[in-house]
Formats: sequence, structure tokens, C-alpha cells
Amino acid sequence: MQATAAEFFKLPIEEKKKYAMASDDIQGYGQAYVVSEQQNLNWGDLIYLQIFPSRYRKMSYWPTIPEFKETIEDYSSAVNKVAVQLLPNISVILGLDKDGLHGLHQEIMQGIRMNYYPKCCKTDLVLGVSPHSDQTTITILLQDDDEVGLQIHHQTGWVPVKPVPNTLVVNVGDVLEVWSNGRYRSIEHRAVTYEKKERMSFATFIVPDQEVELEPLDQMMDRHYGPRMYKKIKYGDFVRHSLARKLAGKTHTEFLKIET
Ligand SMILES: O=C(O)CCC(=O)C(=O)O
Ligand SMILES: [Fe+2]
Repeated sequence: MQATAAEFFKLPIEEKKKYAMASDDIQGYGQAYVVSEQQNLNWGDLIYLQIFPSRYRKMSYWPTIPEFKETIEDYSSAVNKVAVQLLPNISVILGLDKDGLHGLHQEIMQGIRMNYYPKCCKTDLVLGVSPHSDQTTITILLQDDDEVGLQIHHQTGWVPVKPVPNTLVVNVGDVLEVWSNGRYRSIEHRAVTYEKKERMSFATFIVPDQEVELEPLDQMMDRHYGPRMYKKIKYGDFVRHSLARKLAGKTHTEFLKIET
């Protein structure tokens, strides 16, 4: 997987641009969440591809590197198995039936964002990815074994997520925060840059269908869990709202909250 992605990222920029994200799309090569020419860009290259259901794939964005398609499909199928094992467990924690979360998604959508962070000589000035939470139910992340790039926000500071070899990191996203009425908060995270070495990471996003109406589950709003904290919003509208703004900590999640 890493080797195949590296093949893509080391292509000349003109080659990579053949897969450039259209301005009204989220799939393809480029940077999302860019809303102004004044904004500081992130020190990284990325390509985002929708994987499942396969009818949403836009093959014009898939690099035609040998083995690319097979490698992404094999990796994504393996990660999908992890996701469909995790969701029933999270469902039970939320007081739902085993199949509850699966049902709430209508259809489970899976996409992959491949990130490449080149070496950087101004690591104190630029970030690989600005602070944000993911607009997902969960994100399943594969990162390089030998570098600490990912950091999570905890209390007043940033805590590095030290890679454990052959291990995936699972992050809670905004969708789970809403369904759980804030009991499981989406994690604010960022990626830092390195001077000595490049880094890659692969984030698999597990999200509901665009048409799903997001709102806290009934059983997460009671005397024990407290009053309703989040508005009702169509998942697709939430994503469109987020894409029109730059990444800035948990501001996207704050938008979902009921104003008090
Ligand atoms: O590179 C990383 O470890 C984080 C990437 C990330 O947060 C993302 O792609 O959403
Ligand atoms: Fe992220």
C-alpha cells in the first residue's frame, strides 16, 4: 500500500494534476478546505477516493499506476472488515441493537484519503494538516511505523499518537458525536511536519449516506445523559457546510450544536 501510494506521490506535478479534484468535487488529487488565496496551505499532498459502494467511484480520479487499483481495493476491503466488526460493538455501547449503527447509515460509505507530507525545513511554521475533527462516524488510520506525525488535542495541549507497528488508529468523528449526544466526542487532531523524513498516512472515512438525517439518538438524551445538544441536519448538508470553510479545530462540530 505504502509503496503504491509513494509511486503516485513521486510523479511529476503535471502527471498528478491529471487527477486533480474539480472545484465542485471532493474526490481527486489536491487540497480540500481551501477557501481563500490568503489562507496558509498545509504542507502536504493528498488524494481522496470514494471506494464503497463501488457505484460512487469516479475512475477518472484513480491513478493508472500498475497495481494501484488492486492495492487500494485489497486494502480497503480489509479495512471494511475492521469497520463492520467495530460498528456492532459501538452500537451496543450506544444502547442500540448490534445492527443499529449499520442501519442508521442507510448504506455505509467508505472513502480513503492518502496523505503525503514531504520533508519540511520550516516545521515550526507549517503543519501537515491543520487542527480539525473528521466529519465521519469513525476514521481508521494507517500511519508510518517510525514517525510521530499525528497529534491529538487533549486538555490544553497536543499529545503525539506514537505509532504502534502493524496497528490501525481509530478516531471518533463528528457523526458519532451527534448520535451519542456528545458522550463520544470527535477528536481534534492535526499532523505536524518533519525536517528529516517524509511521511505518509492513509485515512479511511466511514460515513453515512448523504440523505441521512443526523440527530442525537433518543436513548442518549435522558436524565442520565442530559438534554439534547445537537440540531437535526442532513449529513450531506453538514459536509457541504464544512467544505465551504477552512479546517479550524472543532468549529465544524460546534456548528452542529444547539445554540444555548
Ligand atoms: O496524517 C495524519 O496522521 C492525519 C491525517 C488526517 O487527519 C486526515 O486525513 O483527516
Ligand atoms: Fe483527520
